[in-house]
Amino acid sequence: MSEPLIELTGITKVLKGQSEPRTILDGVDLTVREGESVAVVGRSGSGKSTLLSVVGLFDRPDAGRYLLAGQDISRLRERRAAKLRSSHFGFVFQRFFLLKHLTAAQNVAMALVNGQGWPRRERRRRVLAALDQVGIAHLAKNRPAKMSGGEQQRVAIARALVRNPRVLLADEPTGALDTETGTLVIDALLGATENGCGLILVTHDRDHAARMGRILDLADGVLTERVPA
Ligand SMILES: Nc1ncnc2c1ncn2[C@@H]1O[C@H](COP(=O)(O)OP(=O)(O)OP(=O)(O)O)[C@@H](O)[C@H]1O
Repeated sequence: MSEPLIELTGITKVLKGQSEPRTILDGVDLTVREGESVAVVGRSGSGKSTLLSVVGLFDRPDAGRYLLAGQDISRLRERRAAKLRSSHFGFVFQRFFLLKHLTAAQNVAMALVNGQGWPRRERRRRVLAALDQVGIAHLAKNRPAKMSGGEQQRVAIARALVRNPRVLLADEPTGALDTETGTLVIDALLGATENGCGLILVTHDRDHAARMGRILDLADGVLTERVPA
């Protein structure tokens, strides 16, 4: 069996605002292996984005154990978390967050700016390979305004893939797209798993969830695996 990339055990997250503390994640267990795709579904406000934030090291759990590629990272300083975030994770959101004045290739190259130290030619090769992987290498020189929503989201996926992440975290990546375009975006995300990348997809779309290897339901802070029909 392939190696576990993410192993969460008993992850708990409590929101302490002005009112009563609220438990958003209540002892969540989750394992995602290399090349595995997992859908997380649940009603609005059930904590799906919070779970992705914890997995992607934007947020810390209040309790529980987190192993990343076998390494215990339950307690981390922010500097180390930031390093692991950029070396291990790719993020895709509902909004594409592309820079309007840059071409598709330049937007993807932005993800390589921070200290990778590769020669220009190598950066170019990687950017084009990432665009090719999501089927839009021919749009490398186009600016976002000239692209459809689905094409723009695929640029965002290429930007997430260009650093060869171990895990892709996608939060409602098809939320702003029609069904047909959304399908192409899911194709692109699933394509990444063929190279061993793990994928966690938060979605409200049943058809997209059904294409993942497993479906997990988040309700009242508890994550349960849906048994295939
Ligand atoms: N920083 C915060 N401060 C206060 N409440 C928050 C904060 N972040 C999240 N919440 C609350 O925690 C709960 C879980 O939010 P989260 O965004 O994780 O849910 P979700 O399942 O992703 O929802 P949606 O499907 O609508 O995106 C919600 O009730 C939300 O209002």
